[in-house]
Amino acid sequence: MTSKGPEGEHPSVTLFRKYLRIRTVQPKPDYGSNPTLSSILLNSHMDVVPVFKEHWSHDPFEAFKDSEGYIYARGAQDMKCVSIQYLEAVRRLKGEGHHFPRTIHMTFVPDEEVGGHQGMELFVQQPEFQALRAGFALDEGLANPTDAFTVFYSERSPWWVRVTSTGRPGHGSRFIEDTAAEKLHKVVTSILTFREKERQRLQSNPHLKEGAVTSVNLTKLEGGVAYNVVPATMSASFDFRVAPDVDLKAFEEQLQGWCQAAGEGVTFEFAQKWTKPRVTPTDDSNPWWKAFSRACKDMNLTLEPEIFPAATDSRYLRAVGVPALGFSPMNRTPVLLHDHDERLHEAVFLRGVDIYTRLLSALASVPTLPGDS
Ligand code: MET
Ligand SMILES: [Zn+2]
Ligand SMILES: [Zn+2]
Repeated sequence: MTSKGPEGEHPSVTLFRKYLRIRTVQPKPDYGSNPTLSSILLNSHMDVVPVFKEHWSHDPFEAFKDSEGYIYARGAQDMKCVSIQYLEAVRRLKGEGHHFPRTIHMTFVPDEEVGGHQGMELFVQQPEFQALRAGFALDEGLANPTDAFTVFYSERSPWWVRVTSTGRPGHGSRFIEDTAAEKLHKVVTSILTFREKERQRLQSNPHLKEGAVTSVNLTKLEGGVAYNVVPATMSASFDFRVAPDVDLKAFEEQLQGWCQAAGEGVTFEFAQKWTKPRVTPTDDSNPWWKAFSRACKDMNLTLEPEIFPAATDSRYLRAVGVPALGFSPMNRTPVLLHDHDERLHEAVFLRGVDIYTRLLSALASVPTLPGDS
């Protein structure tokens, strides 16, 4: 026996009745959708970052829910919550029989956490991506500890730089001239001085948010073989996050300058180098922003537009001309992505489903735009 619907109705009958409610009446039939319009793309990545299990209160892959309703798991914020919220919002809209002019697509991509090179970077170049005809995309954002929700309209460019210094080797007891370590020390000092300048600039201006200045951290030091052997080569690795308003050519020249000033034999190479920062407009000239922000206003949500301090797959979408907003509907929630005890309260998660339901209705109903063929 086939299962019955909530009122004991056969599901085939429920579907039949839903179909009957679509007003496909001539001479102006409403077929419910317009596939010639560009679509809405809901993106999320499936991968998560590693854990230090010993620092977790609960197994990070058990999705333990405590008595207060907090769900502990790697990916609870970044970003498995969003993937399921998209699915649940779409399921709800379909269940309620809604039809929108624009198609909604969902992508679940791999490898975001290692740069997206085998994920979104590759996908946006494929004919399958073109076939989606995405006009606008939503992707991940960050939690906000206050009552407000943060929305990201741009992001900093990741530049992962390894500086290699070569110099004269020799016995560890001697005052050897021109060592790799001395020169590397100079570069490290130049870069950390720059870091401090940017840190002060952020700290002294309450209007500046983290994403608006350039950050850098020294993340790796390599080289050396023994206490008493001066090595011929040493390296330092840096994670730069370059603000979107920085002149990238001038910035690279600055890097070059710091290396040159340290002496002969100091070079640098990139492990990641993003050079196409883009900004999605957050004013009413952008119909997607207009729809997004109005829907939030209707729900009484306070939005805080910011530049994403790290990197997401949005950068690949924006770079191929798809405006994108980074939004993970988590307010009153500490930012715990990549942290120990990453967690999300179930009520915040469920409210996120409500929020997406309203947002998707608004976005998929944006009327025909000049770019729509
Ligand atoms: C530069 S690859 C991006 C990986 C990760 N999302 C980060 O921002 O660190
Ligand atoms: Zn993420
Ligand atoms: Zn992440």
